[in-house]
Amino acid sequence: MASMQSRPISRPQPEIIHIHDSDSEVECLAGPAAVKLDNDSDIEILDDPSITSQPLPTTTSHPVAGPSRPIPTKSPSISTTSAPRPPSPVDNTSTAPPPEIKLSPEQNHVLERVRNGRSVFFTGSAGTGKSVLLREIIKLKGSSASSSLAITASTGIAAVNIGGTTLHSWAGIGIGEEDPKKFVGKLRGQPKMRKVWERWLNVRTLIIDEISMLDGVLFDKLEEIARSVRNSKEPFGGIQDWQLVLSGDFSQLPPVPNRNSKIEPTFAFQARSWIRCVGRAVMLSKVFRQKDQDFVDMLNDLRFGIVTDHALRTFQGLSQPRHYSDGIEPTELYSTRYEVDKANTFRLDALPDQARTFYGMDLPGQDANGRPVGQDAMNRLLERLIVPRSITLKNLQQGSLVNGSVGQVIRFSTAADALKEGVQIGGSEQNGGERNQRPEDDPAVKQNVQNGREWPVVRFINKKEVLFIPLDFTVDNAEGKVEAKRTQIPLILAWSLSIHKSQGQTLERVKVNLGKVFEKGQAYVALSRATSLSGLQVLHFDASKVRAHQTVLDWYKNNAAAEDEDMDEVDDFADDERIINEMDDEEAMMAYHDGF
Ligand SMILES: Nc1ncnc2c1ncn2[C@@H]1O[C@H](COP(=O)(O)OP(=O)(O)OP(=O)(O)O)[C@@H](O)[C@H]1O
Repeated sequence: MASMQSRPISRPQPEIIHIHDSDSEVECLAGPAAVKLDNDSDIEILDDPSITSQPLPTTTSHPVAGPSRPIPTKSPSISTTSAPRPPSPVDNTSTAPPPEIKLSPEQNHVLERVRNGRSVFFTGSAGTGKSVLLREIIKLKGSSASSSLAITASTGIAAVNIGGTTLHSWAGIGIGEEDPKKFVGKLRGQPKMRKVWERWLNVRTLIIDEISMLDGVLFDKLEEIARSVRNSKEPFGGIQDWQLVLSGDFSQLPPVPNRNSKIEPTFAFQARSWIRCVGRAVMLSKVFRQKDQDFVDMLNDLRFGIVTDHALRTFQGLSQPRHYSDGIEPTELYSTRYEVDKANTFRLDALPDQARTFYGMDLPGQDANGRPVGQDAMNRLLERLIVPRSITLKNLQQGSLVNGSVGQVIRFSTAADALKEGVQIGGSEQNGGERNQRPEDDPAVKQNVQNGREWPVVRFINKKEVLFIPLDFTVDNAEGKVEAKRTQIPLILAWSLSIHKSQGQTLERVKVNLGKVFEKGQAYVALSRATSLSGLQVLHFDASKVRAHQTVLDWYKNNAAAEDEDMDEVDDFADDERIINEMDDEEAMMAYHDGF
């Protein structure tokens, strides 16, 4: 087995987004074995709030400001290619042509509301097209983030899905523990915080996805910051001047508890300012992911913690392995990182080839007071991993965005050879911080051309090949300086995934193992990834695994009445839309301007 350790790389920091998750390794696999990538993109972010970091052995010192000691993360293995391999766990949703998307009346209703400059929070069960709608909204607002459009999500993985950044990163709040008054004082007083100040001041549309994973206390803090910066007593500093676009399903995964705090996280709807800022929720009710109404009904029951006898019999009856004639295996979902690792390692070890090992590296920086960051604090910070944003922007086009795409490591190559062969270098476009920069001018690529090391080349479903070199992932402190940094190849094994990581995905073949479910909403998230019962295998299903938060149940019950009112509005809108569709373009334009 060959083993390599990547040297810490000194280069400008990439644009970043934060992830509230922990993971410490970079893994990918050769041959048909899978590297799981998000959205058909070049990168897999490492996540999972369920995970505890591996203890990291400390090694040699490193030439970085402060007390930095580089810490190699657990070594990932990458197998070389040559011998025949087991079948790939390709997510076959990726191989299917993208479905044609025509927004439903209720989706259109939300889009219109945003077009009219109003704020909106839309929710709905898994598969009701919240992400699809959000991507349409982003298109409506100009397709990419700008000073007036903030595209954010509560977690990094969700942010990647919509081509955005984390709310934490956009808001400049670090891990969000600072007192809002103190934070605003810094924004006002410190020239280096000018950019963050201007961001808050100039934004016209703030999008926040996966709102269910945002803590209510943090929501209130952000609201207070907005009021102070915008110098207004109005909710969020004057919601009539700008708009909030919030999306998520509170029945899915809740906010991640802070391991170092005894305080239980709250839901965003429990924030003091929620009602004033967000108003009435719009409920999306049409489920697109599953076509089988019986399956949809059972999932809707599970969403609220209800397991009927029929559902119990159905899901327990799905425990037998499924056999697929094309050899494409289902994605396996587990509750804990331990199970995911074990399953992936088992598959990795079964490969006949020699393994190559690449080490990631963690480096502590300084906190906002200029103090060196200790290892515990650094581990906590790195729980929120970061991915370069530009990598996923190109996947924003509706229809071409496919969750859960799978790639394969097909060979190893040096950066110099990749450049010669015209193979794209993953993430290189953002490392130098300049758009349209030639790959060979990228500092990280330059360094890799010089050092002559070999890195994995991944082939994607669309046949595109990409060489992956280590990238820097940083967590910045409130002053914009590096507080902790991780350098790694942005790939992981993906025969199996954690349920947390699967949130937001659509999987046609999936094997769900509920043996160690520990979180409310977790079983629902896992089972609702499947598009059909025929593509679903379920292990260890029983009623005790299906739990929902009472506060969430109460919230949805109280908001059900609002849903009925919304449906009236949606029906009106559907009528308008039908009339419009029956008109010719000119008539439609006239009707539009006449307000019907
Ligand atoms: N208007 C539509 N027409 C056709 N298909 C749609 C439409 N809206 C969504 N879909 C499809 O339904 C599936 C689920 O959509 P999406 O991922 O946006 O749902 P979601 O509400 O965000 O789900 P989750 O809460 O589980 O993340 C996807 O395959 C998507 O392409």
